[in-house]
Amino acid sequence: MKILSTYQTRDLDEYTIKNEPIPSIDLMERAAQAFVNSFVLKYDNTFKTVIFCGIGNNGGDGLAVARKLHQLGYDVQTYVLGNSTNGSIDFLENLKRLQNQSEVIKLSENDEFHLPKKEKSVIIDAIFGSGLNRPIDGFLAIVILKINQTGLPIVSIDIASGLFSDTHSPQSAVIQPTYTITFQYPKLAFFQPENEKSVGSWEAVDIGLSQDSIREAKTKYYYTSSAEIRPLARSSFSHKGTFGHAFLVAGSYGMMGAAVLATKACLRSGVGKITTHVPKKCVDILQISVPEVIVDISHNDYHFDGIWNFTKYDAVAMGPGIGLENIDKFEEFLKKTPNKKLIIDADGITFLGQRPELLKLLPKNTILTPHPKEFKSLIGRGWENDFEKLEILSEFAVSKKIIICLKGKNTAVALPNGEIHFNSTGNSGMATAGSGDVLTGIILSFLAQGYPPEQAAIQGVYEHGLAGDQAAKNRSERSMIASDIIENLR
Ligand SMILES: NC(=O)C1=CN([C@@H]2O[C@H](COP(=O)(O)OP(=O)(O)OC[C@H]3O[C@@H](n4cnc5c(N)ncnc54)[C@H](OP(=O)(O)O)[C@@H]3O)[C@@H](O)[C@H]2O)[C@@H](O)CC1
Ligand SMILES: [K+]
Repeated sequence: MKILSTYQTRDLDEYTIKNEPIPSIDLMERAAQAFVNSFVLKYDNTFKTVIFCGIGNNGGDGLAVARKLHQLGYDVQTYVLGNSTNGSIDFLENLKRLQNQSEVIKLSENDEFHLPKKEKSVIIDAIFGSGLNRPIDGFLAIVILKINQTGLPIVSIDIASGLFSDTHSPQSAVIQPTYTITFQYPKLAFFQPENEKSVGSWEAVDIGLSQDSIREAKTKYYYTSSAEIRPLARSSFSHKGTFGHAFLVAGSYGMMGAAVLATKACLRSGVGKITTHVPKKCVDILQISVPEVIVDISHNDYHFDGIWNFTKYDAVAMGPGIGLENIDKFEEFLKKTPNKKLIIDADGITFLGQRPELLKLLPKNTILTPHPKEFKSLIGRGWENDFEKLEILSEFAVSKKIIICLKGKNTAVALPNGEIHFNSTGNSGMATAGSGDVLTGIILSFLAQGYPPEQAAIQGVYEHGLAGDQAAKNRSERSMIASDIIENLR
């Protein structure tokens, strides 16, 4: 699914109005109805509903929502903030329609207002939407602060008031919603950790913007939904050779869990065979834990000490739990991989951070799976905010011609063509030891089976999160562990 900018959404809006064709007031009606359809599933009409509206089209949406909820028997209290005579055309029309049915309270500077105290109340935020063009200050900032302090659930229409859709939001007044119901597509702001409190949970509702126009819109940002996930077909005439032979370098004395988890995850994701390279004293642990594995035994008793021949494998993963003892052997390893499908994780990434000149040895489309701290060490610098981080991430993937899965909530997969794909699955229970090793195993499996590297990365991240979500359902986010993710791979 594409993530489009405010300007692009405005164009889509205009295109839809002109070509469907549909009058803009009716498009607003459709948007308000889509919002209401979702809202009523969360808060029924036993909730007192207080709606704060600005005087632009986001406020217009709020007024239309107020009318619709009133008609559904909700106890609705509507505030309009600012001088309503300066409102947008569709705002004014919806003001008229609402005033025929229900009271509207106009608030301007220095007016007293009382926020609901009733426990069973919900606030709807329709002060600003995508038209925000500067930080909010003065009277409106005070209102926002007071709304946030009520402790009541808040549902934002389209986007939290005060939050910029496509750029970093400075520290100023921003609504902190429980839930955002956004129109058509998520905004780029929703995927930035710095905005966690200004987004809450979110959902995108279809308001029927032109599909032709959406197809043509160019963007580098995408959101991976189930519709984009297409597993390779498995022929009934297949044998284990059909699904590739993966090679994994993982584990060291005391860190064998990483090798076990990545190996198991690789097998559970459909690979034909896997050979895992481990130090001599670690063989029993691996072979007892995963009888299906073929073991390639290192000369060294305890840690990674170089690999001699891996030409026959379809894809190679390197790094989980290998330790940081032997960077020269890591360099030697990279020199032997010019045409390999390769994924590098964990200690392998730390090596690359220590010796950035080794990055040029990576084959095109190599997949790296850093978490933010590892990514910082890889690029040798930090960032001011999450939007800058995204720019750096995209530029790095383009300049090095590699794929980077920057792990976190909505893991961002950056491709060599500059695109960034945000993941839609996963939960906080996956922030647990070994979870990254499982991801490496899954992506390795997909690479060995012949998925193109971009798809292996995007789909690997997606399936990892999906299995994590199932694990959280079966247990809980708190108690799930990395092995549970593997058990829920399907
Ligand atoms: N696109 C679509 O497909 C559809 C969109 N729809 C809805 O329209 C919403 C966008 O509406 P919108 O463009 O009227 O902007 P909105 O956010 O209401 O702001 C209004 C005005 O406020 C001003 N202003 C800005 N910042 C300010 C500040 N800090 N402090 C004070 N004032 C400030 C600024 O005017 P200015 O002061 O610059 O003249 C701005 O123009 C969108 O989020 C969605 O809900 C749906 O109805 C249908 C389909
Ligand atoms: K809003």
